[in-house]
This record gives sequence, structure tokens and C-alpha cells, in this order.
Amino acid sequence: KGLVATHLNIQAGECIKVKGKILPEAKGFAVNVGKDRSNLVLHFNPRFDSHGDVNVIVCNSMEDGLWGTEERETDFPFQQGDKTEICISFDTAELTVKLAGDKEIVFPNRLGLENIEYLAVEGDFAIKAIKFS
Ligand SMILES: CCCO[C@@H]1O[C@H](CO)[C@@H](O[C@@H]2O[C@H](CO)[C@H](O)[C@H](OCc3cn(Cc4cccc(C#CCN)c4)nn3)[C@H]2O)[C@H](O)[C@H]1NC(C)=O
Repeated sequence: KGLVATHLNIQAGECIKVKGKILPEAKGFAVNVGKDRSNLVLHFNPRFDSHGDVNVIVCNSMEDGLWGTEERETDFPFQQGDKTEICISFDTAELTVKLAGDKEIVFPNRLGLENIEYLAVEGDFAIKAIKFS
């Protein structure tokens, strides 16, 4: 299932760093942050080959268990087998995901969350470190 962290108290302006290795045959992985597993302010889902998508980052939110509208990014800075680091910061308006190669993805804070209590990392990703700063 992967790592799940709850009862966090990450405030606006702080960032969540997820460092690890993408599996060699990865199909996809996801980093979910929000209030709990049914209320995600961001589902960050790089897809190497899954759900019919090849090398696409799918971002979405979830409210009371219902998915929102997807936003897709095809500028894809991930390679199977590579180490990578993802830094998520946020404020009440939007989340910013900093990626390798100074790439940034901005996603609206549709839930208007003022703090993040929940983090989950799922799929073909071997976690090396998680850092809150
Ligand atoms: C064209 C009409 C139909 O449209 C499709 O409709 C599908 C169903 O809604 C959407 O797919 C859903 O999209 C949602 C975001 O929106 C979610 O990603 C959700 O997955 C949740 C989920 C998470 N996890 C854990 C996990 C995570 C990553 C790796 C692994 C692994 C592994 C070992 N190789 C496991 N398991 N399931 C996905 O199913 C498609 O995008 C969407 N496609 C388009 C183009 O619109």
C-alpha cells in the first residue's frame, strides 16, 4: 500500500519533501495530501503507462470520496528507475509541486484547506526520505 502519515499539522508556507526511487518497471505512483483519505487537496499521479496514459502527470482533488476534475501535464520529468524528489508547498489558494529540472506544477486548493493532516505515497515508488520543513 505504501506510506500513510496522519495527524500531521502542516501549515501554509511549509513544504513536504518526498525523496525516493522510481521502480525500474514503474507503471505509476501517487502522492496524496489532504485532510484524510477521502478528502485530498492533491492527488499527484505520474503515469508511465497506466489507465491508457503514457508519461502524463495526472493531478486531481477528492472531496468526500468523489474525484474532482483532472488536470494533466505532459511535460514529464520522471524516468523509470531514477531517484527523484518532489516538494509540495501550499497556501489556501493553490499548491505548488516542485520537480526535477526546476519544473513546477501549480494546482488549485479546491478544498481551501488551511493545513494538511494526511500524506500517502502509493505505487511504484521506493521512499528514501520524507521531510517536512
Ligand atoms: C476516458 C473516460 C474515463 O476517464 C478515466 O477515468 C478513470 C477512472 O476515474 C481515471 O482514473 C482514475 O483517476 C483518478 C484521478 O483522477 C485516480 O488516479 C484513480 O486512481 C486511484 C487509485 C490510486 N491507487 C493507488 C495507486 C496509485 C498509483 C500507482 C499504483 C500502483 C501500482 C502498481 N503498479 C497504485 N489506486 N487507484 C484512477 O483510477 C482516468 O484518469 C480517466 N482518464 C481520462 C483520460 O480522463
